[in-house]
Amino acid sequence: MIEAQSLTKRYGQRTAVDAASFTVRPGKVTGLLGPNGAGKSTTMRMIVGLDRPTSGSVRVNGHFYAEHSAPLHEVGALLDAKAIHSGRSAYNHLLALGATHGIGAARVREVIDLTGLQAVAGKRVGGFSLGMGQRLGIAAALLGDPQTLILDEPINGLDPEGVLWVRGLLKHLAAEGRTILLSSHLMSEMAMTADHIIVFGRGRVIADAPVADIVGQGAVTSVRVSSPQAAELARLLAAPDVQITSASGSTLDVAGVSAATIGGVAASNGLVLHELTTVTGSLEEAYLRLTADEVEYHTQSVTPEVVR
Ligand SMILES: Nc1ncnc2c1ncn2[C@@H]1O[C@H](COP(=O)(O)OP(=O)(O)OP(=O)(O)O)[C@@H](O)[C@H]1O
Repeated sequence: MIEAQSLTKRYGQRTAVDAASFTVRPGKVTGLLGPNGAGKSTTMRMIVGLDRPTSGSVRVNGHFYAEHSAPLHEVGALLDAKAIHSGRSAYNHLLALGATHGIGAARVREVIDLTGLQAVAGKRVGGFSLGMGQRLGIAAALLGDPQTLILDEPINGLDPEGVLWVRGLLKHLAAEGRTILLSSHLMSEMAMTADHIIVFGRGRVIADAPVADIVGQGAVTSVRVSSPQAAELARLLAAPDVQITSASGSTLDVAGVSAATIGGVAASNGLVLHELTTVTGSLEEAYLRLTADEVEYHTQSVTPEVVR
């Protein structure tokens, strides 16, 4: 369990984290989302004692990080996989890390097997690819068999098999009753992995809810219909509370009426349908709506003039 109360971090004039209060509960995968610079990494660093809060507090398993006598057994963290530039082998790196906590070779071999690093365990860490570095960072986080795991962008640089593996691993660890907090900018992956989402915007918590609630909030459900007689179908469906936009000549996006009703109208008028799909909102759409006013670094839209 991670409990933050009015957690605040200022760097000079800059407020990176602004009175954030939230609880990350055991038995679930909780995703931390937010635009660049929203304060996610700073929050994670404060959780594991790498940064001191300017005010407020954060406890892990009921205690401040510094109060834990054997922190590797309490909380495992992957904060910056690229930070390891060691001449040591992966095996020796993990062994050295474990030595501070009396963790021996048997557990090191276990986490090497678990993270699929067997083939490269004897190789110099400095020469690792981004994906291998991520796996090693996850191995290090798991070394103390901790109750709580904090992973900043754990799938960054992983190949599809690696992404699938991380997803399965995190779900498995949560099912064992552990507390899992991860950040990622990949919304589709977050939607598949996380049970609960906390969204940061400019250092503040702007949403804290189950994934389904976040996706459901204000999500527009529409129906995509494709028909060679789309124009005629559009005329038949027209009503004050029905919005129809045409994606192409034969495709309609219809809001305000169910797929079943549209299918019924088409059938009773002898119209041919090639597609009839209910389109529900995605986490990405919900996230973009939530953070629309919170994004500090706006991108310029790419128009042909800009490209040229
Ligand atoms: N050591 C530091 N000194 C000064 N400012 C900092 C420091 N660390 C972070 N910041 C600032 O605090 C704010 C929050 O940064 P943070 O890295 O926590 O955001 P983030 O949500 O993790 O962003 P990203 O998605 O880009 O990783 C940013 O404006 C950043 O510039």
